[in-house]
Amino acid sequence: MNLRKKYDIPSSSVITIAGTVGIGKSTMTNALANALNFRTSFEKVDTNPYLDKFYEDFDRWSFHLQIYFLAERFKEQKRIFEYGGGFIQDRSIYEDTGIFAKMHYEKGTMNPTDYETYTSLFDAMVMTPYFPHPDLLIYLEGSLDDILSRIKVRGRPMEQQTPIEYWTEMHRRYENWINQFNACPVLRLNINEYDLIQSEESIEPIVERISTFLNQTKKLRRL
Ligand SMILES: Nc1ncnc2c1ncn2[C@@H]1O[C@H](COP(=O)(O)OP(=O)(O)O)[C@@H](O)[C@H]1O
Ligand SMILES: Nc1ncnc2c1ncn2[C@H]1C[C@H](O)[C@@H](COP(=O)(O)O)O1
Repeated sequence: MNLRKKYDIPSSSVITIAGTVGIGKSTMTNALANALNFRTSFEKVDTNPYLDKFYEDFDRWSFHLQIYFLAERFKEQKRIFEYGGGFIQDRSIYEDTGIFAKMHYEKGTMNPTDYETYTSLFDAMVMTPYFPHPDLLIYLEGSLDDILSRIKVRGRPMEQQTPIEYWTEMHRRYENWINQFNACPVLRLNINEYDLIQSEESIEPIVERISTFLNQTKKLRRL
C-alpha cells in the first residue's frame, strides 16, 4: 500500500537518512522508498574507485575519497532537484564534512592543507542559500555493540580489517555531531524500536512519525 497518501506526506519531500556505518541506513532507505513510492539516492560503495585503497592507507587516499564523495553527492543533489523531490537519500552530505573529513583531519590522516581545500570547497558548494536542504533528516542511533555486530554480519572485507577503535571514534563523533546539527529538521530513531528485516510492517509506525513530525515543523515555520 502507498502510505504516502494515507499519512499525507508531500510527494516533493526529500528525506535523508543519517547515521554511522552499518547502522541500517540502506535498509531504511529501501523500506521507506517502497512505502512512500519515492525514488532512492544511494552512495556508491562497490563502484567507488577509492574506497578500498582508502581503507588500506588513510593518509594517502583520504583527500581523494572526500572529493569523490562530495562530487557524487552533489550530482545526486542535482538529480533530486531536477525530479522535484520525492526522494529518500542514503546518507547526508553533511556527514562527509561533519564526521569523516573532520575526523581524519583531527586524527592526522588528512593533512591541514587538504582539509582546508576540502572544507572551503564544501562550504562554497553546500553551505549557501542556493543549496536545497532536505525536508527531514532521520538520524538512526544505536549502541556500539549492535553496530559492530551489523558491520561484522554484512562482511564488507575492507571494514572487517579496520580496527574497532575507528568505529568507536566514529560512534562517539556521531553523537556529538547530531546534538549540534541544525541545517534541517531532525527525527531520531533508535534501531531497537523497529525491525525491518523481521517485519516489513514495522515501517508504518515510522511513516506515521514522519508525517506528524513534518506537519509539526510546517506549522512551526508558519508561526
Ligand atoms: N533493523 C535491522 N535489524 C537487524 N539487522 C539490520 C537491520 N537493519 C539493517 N540490518 C543489517 O545491518 C547491516 C547494515 O545495514 P545497512 O542498511 O547496510 O547499513 P548502512 O547503510 O547504515 O551502512 C546489514 O547486514 C543489514 O542487513
Ligand atoms: N565521506 C566519507 N569518508 C570516508 N568514508 C566514507 C565516507 N562516506 C562513506 N564512507 C564509507 C564508510 C563505509 O565503509 C562506506 C559506506 O558507508 P555506509 O555507512 O555503510 O553506507 O563508505
